[in-house]
Amino acid sequence: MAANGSTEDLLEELLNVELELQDVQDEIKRLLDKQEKLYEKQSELKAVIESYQGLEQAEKDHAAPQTENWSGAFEWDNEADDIRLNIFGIPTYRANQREIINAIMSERDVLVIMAAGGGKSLCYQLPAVLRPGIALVISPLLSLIQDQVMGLTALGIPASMLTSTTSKDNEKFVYKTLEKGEGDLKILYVTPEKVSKSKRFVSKLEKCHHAGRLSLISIDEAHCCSQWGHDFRPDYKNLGILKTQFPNVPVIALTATATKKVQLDLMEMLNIPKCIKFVSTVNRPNLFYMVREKSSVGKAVIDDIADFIQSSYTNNESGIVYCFSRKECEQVAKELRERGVSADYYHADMDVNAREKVHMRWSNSKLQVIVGTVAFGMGINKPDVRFVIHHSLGKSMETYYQESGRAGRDGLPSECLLYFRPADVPRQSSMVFYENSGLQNLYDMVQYCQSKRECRRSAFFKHFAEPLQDCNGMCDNCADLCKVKEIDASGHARALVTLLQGIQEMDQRATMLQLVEKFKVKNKEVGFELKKDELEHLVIQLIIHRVLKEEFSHTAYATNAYVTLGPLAKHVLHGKKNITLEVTSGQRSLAKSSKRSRHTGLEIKLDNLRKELSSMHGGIFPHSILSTQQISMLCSQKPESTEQLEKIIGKLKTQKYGERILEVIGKHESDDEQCDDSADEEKETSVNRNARRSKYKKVVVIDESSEDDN
Ligand SMILES: Nc1ncnc2c1ncn2[C@@H]1O[C@H](COP(=O)(O)OP(=O)(O)OP(=O)(O)O)[C@@H](O)[C@H]1O
Ligand SMILES: [Mg+2]
Repeated sequence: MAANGSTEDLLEELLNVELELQDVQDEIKRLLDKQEKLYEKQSELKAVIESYQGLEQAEKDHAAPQTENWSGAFEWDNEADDIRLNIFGIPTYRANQREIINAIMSERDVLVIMAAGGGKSLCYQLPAVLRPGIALVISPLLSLIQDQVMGLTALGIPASMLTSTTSKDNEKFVYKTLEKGEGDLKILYVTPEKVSKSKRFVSKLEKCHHAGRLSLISIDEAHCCSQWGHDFRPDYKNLGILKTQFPNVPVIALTATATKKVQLDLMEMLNIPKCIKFVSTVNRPNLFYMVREKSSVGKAVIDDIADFIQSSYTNNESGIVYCFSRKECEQVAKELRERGVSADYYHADMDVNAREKVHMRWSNSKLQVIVGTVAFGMGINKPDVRFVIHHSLGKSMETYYQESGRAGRDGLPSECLLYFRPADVPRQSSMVFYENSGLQNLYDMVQYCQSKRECRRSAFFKHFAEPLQDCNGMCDNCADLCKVKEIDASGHARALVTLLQGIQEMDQRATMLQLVEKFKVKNKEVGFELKKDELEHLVIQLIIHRVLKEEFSHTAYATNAYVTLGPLAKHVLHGKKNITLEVTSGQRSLAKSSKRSRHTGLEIKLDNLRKELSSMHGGIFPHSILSTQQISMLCSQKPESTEQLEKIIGKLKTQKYGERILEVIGKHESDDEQCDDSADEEKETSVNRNARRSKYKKVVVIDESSEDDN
């Protein structure tokens, strides 16, 4: 070969070959990474296609009945309309309600997927009143059952329950009614355990059915049947026997969220393969979603939350604050109280009675804010929750959708605010990393929080695989509340990766915060201009994009999360991957975020009236007397006679409370001649403003019912 060439030439050639080999190896590594990703995607797609094919097949098998026109005319239309308005006090149907009622009335099995607060209860309660006999409702929680029975009783609909709290007398009455049909009962609520564990109950139910008196079976919160859902309850698994035992009784299964996989699972488990499916959008157009930068100073976060509540919700409107831990709940509740907010905590470590008491005070609007952990969950039935604040991010988009969705179930404008800081990510990740897809679910949530441009709503549509819909400016990013610029952070990312590489080569480890600290010290001379919190955001961004990754190690007391190099670190080092970071410049404009309108004087008077009537009528919730939506209709239409009032709230409520309502409206109108509404409103807001100022002097507020808690 090059016998005459110098050794130097040969060495140079060797070096070139080695460099080229290195490049080839990098390329192979890159292609292998790509191959791995494509395999992953391939198997994901196959799984989705399989589930779609299964569903299509199931739909094809029963294609004919699906084509029926459920919004057409039916013989029960007039009677149904009469019950809707005059008993339930509901002026018009919401999307899909009428169609669902018609399908049930036509004795079909029905599966209903409708967002929280969409109005699922009416879909089975109205046919239960309309059809002869008794409707059986399965519901997972005692508190939900109690709320529903109380609400129905207030409407004069004979409803009962069989639970651990039912008295012997009451139980006797129910059993006798089931068996002999003597008592007055239209709707019976039970927990799933009753069906799977009480032979006595099932035998009475059989007798009721045998006599042709079982009108329908409703399975509420039906996602509890499926192990793929988020609240699996083993006793729900046995509910399929209901369809086997009572094949001709229509079954209606209802839930707020169910993926295609869960839907299929439900149909199979409940034995309703031929059911008519009604799927409504997951969109909650009345909810305003926003994310705020969370200060690293704990007290500043509470100041911000207290200010948010006190500047927007001056009339004691209800809200929830979700916290990460039990200790944090107690602390946040205490600090909110010190700032003049009527707040108390709720978590799983409390004694059941204490927890129930807090829930009751809040449901009756005697307590404004519940500060809870995720334990404050499915049993919340309060329709007029005006704001849900997350003090820290949750573990997935699914749980955030559920929790934030407890706001605005009455359809009126409400706000969902989440406080995010990167340091909260390792707290969550060290809890969820062992769960199936736990980290990926968390990172989807983190992506939602980090994004300063993408519509918050579209993140939900993508998550639930639904076509995008217009947000109508109902999230901070669409409302363009703060100026955002995108900066090229590839240089910073490269330096971070190099630093971490050095740390790992020395067999050391770093948490996210340690890495950021080291980076700041090391790069001071270089003059990198990113602030500490921006660097933290960058580390999180790199984790989401797999340039870095989290690793976990256990001590006797905790699980620690460390940051290490991820599969795509080399791409950043070799300049093959650009990293951008969204940073805010300029202050967030708060004025624009105030979507809520101030209450008028009449609204406040009617709100006070419903509270007064609720305490007079022994424990009925104020919202069962008049919903917030009914109050705003009364304020805009200002009825003067019983006939006019009946058109808004129906005959039953008019009969019960009409006189007082007309009196309040009449008095307000005559007062108004001297002092118009807007002046009234101004007076109200200035009173609130003064109250707020004094609250900032850290007055400790004792809320209405704290006395009886002692
Ligand atoms: N057509 C309607 N018009 C006005 N209000 C309605 C209508 N239908 C239901 N509502 C009210 O909406 C609120 C929520 O209804 P409901 O409790 O049935 O919701 P849901 O779909 O069961 O929600 P969740 O999934 O949270 O249980 C209730 O206050 C109810 O009275
Ligand atoms: Mg419900």
